[in-house]
Amino acid sequence: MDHAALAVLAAIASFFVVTVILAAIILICQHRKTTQTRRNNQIRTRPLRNPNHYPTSSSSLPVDASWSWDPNLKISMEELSRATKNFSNTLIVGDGSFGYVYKASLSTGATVAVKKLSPDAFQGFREFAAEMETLSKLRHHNIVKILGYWASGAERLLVYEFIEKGNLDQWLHESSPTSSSTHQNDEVSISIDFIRSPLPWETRVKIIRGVAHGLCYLHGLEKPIIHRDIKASNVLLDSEFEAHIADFGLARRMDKSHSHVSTQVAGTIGYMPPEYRDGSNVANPKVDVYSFGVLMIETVSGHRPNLAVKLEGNDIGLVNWARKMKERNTELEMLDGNIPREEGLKEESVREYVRIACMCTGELQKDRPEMPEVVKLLDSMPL
Ligand SMILES: Nc1ncnc2c1ncn2[C@@H]1O[C@H](COP(=O)(O)OP(=O)(O)OP(=O)(O)O)[C@@H](O)[C@H]1O
Repeated sequence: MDHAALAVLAAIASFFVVTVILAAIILICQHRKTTQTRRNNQIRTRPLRNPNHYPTSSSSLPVDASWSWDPNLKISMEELSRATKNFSNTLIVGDGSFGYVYKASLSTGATVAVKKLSPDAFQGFREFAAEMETLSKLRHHNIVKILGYWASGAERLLVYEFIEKGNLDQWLHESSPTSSSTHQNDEVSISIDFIRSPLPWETRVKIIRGVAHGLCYLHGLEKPIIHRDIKASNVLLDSEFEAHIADFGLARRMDKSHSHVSTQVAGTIGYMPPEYRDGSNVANPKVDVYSFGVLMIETVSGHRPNLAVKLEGNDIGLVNWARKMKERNTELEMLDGNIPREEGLKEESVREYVRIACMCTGELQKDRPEMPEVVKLLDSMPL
């Protein structure tokens, strides 16, 4: 082969090598771009996945300054990784604004729920501090128990007792006698190993009574705690359908000497009281009473609080609808069509329930009862 031919071959070979290198560079760049876009979407999808959720401002970050929590509650990352099979998607049981919740088995044999706050959820750090601080001191069978935590660098994990049957929102809005065992959201499948069939009337009342008892406990503490985010997805149900109030990320503790606490508006649209609409930035127990009343109406009717209900062809808010139905003595028409109609569903039971719900959702705070009175009324209502 002469020199000219060799030169041509060398040029072709160099051309191929350069092309391959260029192609590889382009592929790597594209991959990075896709990964970055996915990550950015994730940052955005967390808050957007719950567009009705109004968290508090993230202006201050009480992270490392407040690591004085009980060191006995600290659980190592190795243990949590092992217990969740390295945070396997197959063990995800919940998806909140600030991260996923996994079902996990600790080496002690205990089954627990592990909430892993997304490191990009700056706001989540505040929630973590608030939740840890508040929950670790509470003891009541209608309040979810916190068992431990892990915090290091940007990693924040909370460990709770595992509440088997998921949240009330799923039971109210994703039930059918043939419910499938997984629920697909935009990113993962959430596994459940039971069938959700529509809740009977007595079970709905039992759940509502449990929430009322839990709230009564919180408001009755020496320094009352206002939950500020009472809603169906924050009510977890155990195997006996006993309610456990969860998610204390927005909770505020009141000083004994004060009747309220000044804070940023927070909560979830549909459950927030009318005074927030008027610009009030104070929270007191009556805020929870209102959200609880909305939860009662949602539980009896199966209507989501943030969606309008049709009444005589007009769209009307859930609370106004309940009030109108009560005024017209048509409370029975409010009943969720999925409620199994066993013989003996007492009319007076539904009427009294709706009456209590309407009291709790009074427009003015002074018209709403306090939780001890609500508990008394609910415990003595006919079933
Ligand atoms: N202790 C637990 N046991 C079993 N499941 C749980 C537990 N804690 C949370 N979950 C599940 O994970 C879901 C997400 O919980 P999380 O508190 O993170 O968010 P959320 O309250 O549903 O949403 P948001 O953060 O928007 O208010 C819950 O709705 C519930 O289904």
